[in-house]
Amino acid sequence: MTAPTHPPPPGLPTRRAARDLLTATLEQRRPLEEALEALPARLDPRDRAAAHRIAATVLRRLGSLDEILAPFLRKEPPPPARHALRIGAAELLLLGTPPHAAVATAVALAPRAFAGLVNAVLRKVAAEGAAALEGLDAARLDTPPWLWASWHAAYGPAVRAIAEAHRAPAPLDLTPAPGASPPEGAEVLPTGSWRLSAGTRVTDLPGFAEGRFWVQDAAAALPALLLAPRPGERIADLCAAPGGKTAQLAAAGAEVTAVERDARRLDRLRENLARLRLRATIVQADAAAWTPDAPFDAILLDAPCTATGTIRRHPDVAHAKRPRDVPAAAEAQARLLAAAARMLRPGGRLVFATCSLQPEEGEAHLPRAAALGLVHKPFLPAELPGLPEAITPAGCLRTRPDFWAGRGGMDGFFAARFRRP
Ligand SMILES: C[S@@+](CC[C@H](N)C(=O)[O-])C[C@H]1O[C@@H](n2cnc3c(N)ncnc32)[C@H](O)[C@@H]1O
Repeated sequence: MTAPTHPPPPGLPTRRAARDLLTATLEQRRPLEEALEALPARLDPRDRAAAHRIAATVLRRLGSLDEILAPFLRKEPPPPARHALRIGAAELLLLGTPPHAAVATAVALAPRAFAGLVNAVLRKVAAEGAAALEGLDAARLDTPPWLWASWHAAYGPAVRAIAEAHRAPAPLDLTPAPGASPPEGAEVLPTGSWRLSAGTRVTDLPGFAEGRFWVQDAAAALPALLLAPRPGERIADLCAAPGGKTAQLAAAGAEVTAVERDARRLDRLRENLARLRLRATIVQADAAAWTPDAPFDAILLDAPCTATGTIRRHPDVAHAKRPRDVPAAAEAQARLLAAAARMLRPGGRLVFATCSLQPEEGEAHLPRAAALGLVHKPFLPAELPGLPEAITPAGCLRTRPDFWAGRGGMDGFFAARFRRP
């Protein structure tokens, strides 16, 4: 006699997609954004959004979820069963899914040999309920130990506030085109960005198709703001895609040359500029090896980095990066900084920026810039309305996810300004 077959519980495609996102990010160390693009095209947009929400919640609270599951597991289950348990626990404790649905879908998701285990463990987790989360040191559990140690060394006790800021999804921040008015419900931030609540769909906002704004974290908008582009200036935007900073420079009236190595990301930059009706000269090249026809008045170098300042928006980053990635990124940044210094006219200015919280990718570049003959021109707190805490005593920009905590935080960014004598 064959066992009776049950129809799959509703919502299984969403959980399968969430599991695929966890497999891609945690086992293959692929970026979550890339894994989302690789999900089957037939997946309903609502299922895709729900899978993203589930996977992002698991990635944000991975340490806490594993801590709660630990007492019920005598040995490590294989990854597909582990992911089913994490998804089930996240739904039970953090996402408000009714217990029977959370358990049934996680059981259906698990490899058959582990269905009984997943069922038994999640029933126990469901019985304990959200109380299971109480008393856990979530900030610490949900932060990989090497990142905690590095932020503690750099920022002292603020490491806890940084880690806590990573727990909630980030709001939607927009940079307005000149003269545009904010959509209903947007908060206008002191630095000029507009802020809408997390989960707002940018394409649904009036003015999107007309190019009245673009998506850009409030902190990511600061390096171009601090470069203070002027109409008619020749400015290079090195490492430019997807083009948030190119758009800021072009909207200010500068003659922008956007240099980017990655062809696919350049397509996104072109699409963004077309929607915004902005123009830039686009060059596909390795900025560390490229030579311009003539030197520039100003350069914005938004260098590739470990992106540990963007964990609120990209919770996969916390798990994808390794300590050895930091010196590798810093070395690539040093090469780009040296190339940028050669492209600058005498008297020209350069803003170097990274979206990393690691000082090796920020403050540590100051002596290198000096060795290249660049003169550090400190930022003044008055240049940054409403955010004086982001200017360090040395005159660098250093934003952190716990800044503007009551308003929804911001990405961690570093920037420094130099002048070529
Ligand atoms: C932090 S992102 C830039 C974000 C962009 N400035 C913006 O505001 O939208 C870094 C970019 O640098 C590009 N990149 C990395 N190494 C590069 C190189 N050697 N030359 C040119 N582009 C590079 C990456 O492909 C990526 O698009």
